[in-house]
Amino acid sequence: MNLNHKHTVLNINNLEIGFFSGKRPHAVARNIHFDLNLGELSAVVGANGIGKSTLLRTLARVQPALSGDITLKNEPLHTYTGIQLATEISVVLTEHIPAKNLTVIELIALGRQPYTNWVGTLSQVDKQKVNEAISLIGLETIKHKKCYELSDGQLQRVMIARALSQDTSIIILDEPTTHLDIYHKAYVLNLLKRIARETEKAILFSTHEIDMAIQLCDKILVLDTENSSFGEPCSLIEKGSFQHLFPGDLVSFDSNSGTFKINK
Ligand SMILES: Nc1ncnc2c1ncn2[C@@H]1O[C@H](COP(=O)(O)OP(=O)(O)OP(=O)(O)O)[C@@H](O)[C@H]1O
Repeated sequence: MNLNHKHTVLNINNLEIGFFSGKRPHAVARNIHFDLNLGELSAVVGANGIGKSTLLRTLARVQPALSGDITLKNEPLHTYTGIQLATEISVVLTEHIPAKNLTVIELIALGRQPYTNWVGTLSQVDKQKVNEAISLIGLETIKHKKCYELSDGQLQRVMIARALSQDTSIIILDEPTTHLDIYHKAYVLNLLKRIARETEKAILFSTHEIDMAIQLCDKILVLDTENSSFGEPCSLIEKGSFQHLFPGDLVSFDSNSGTFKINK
């Protein structure tokens, strides 16, 4: 495989994702092709049940691919050890908060686990990475609060800070804006864009906020069972990639405004 683009960290080629029931593979989506580049924010969009979470779990190696190639920094994903992978890809599955009785700073410090010794003692570098994440996300005022005391929006930001402290080149987030009001959705997505730019990371997240993804993301993967498309939002709009995302009886995509409208 030739990764010509100097900033490409993850390359997905002819990927088929799905589940095994017994030994029989059950495909959810196939023919998936895309790249993630450093400094870019990318979104995965698609209808309910199309396979967004399945794709993100496959990229994070939480579940195996059915077929195809996932290449991380020019090496096949499956050749990485667990610890190596944890220093390259961090994953935020917001429905799964590890331990809400931890304080914010303790939860963020969990991101340093791949680097700490077996007793989990934090080095000066570990502490510095935790403090950098706290300041980048603006969590100074709540860093000693218990996680169960936080609002959903604050918790989302803490989980992003934990991923940041893990100091990986790739961050993957499954629906990081669920439960947030429109202001905080925009806040979190802007924050992710700023982190991707300022810390030169490749960030990929799944979302149902397609309008916002179109406005904010560098690239979008429109996931479909057979014919996914990937590219810059404006070129996807030109190609009509959003037109057939949903059945046309209730909503349709307005390519002039880049938004979905309810059919009246
Ligand atoms: N553990 C599992 N075993 C078998 N099939 C599963 C499993 N988890 C999910 N699926 C199926 O895989 C398909 C894709 O599910 P997935 O959760 O990836 O979709 P999604 O696009 O993230 O959906 P949503 O937008 O509703 O969150 C669905 O048909 C779902 O029923």
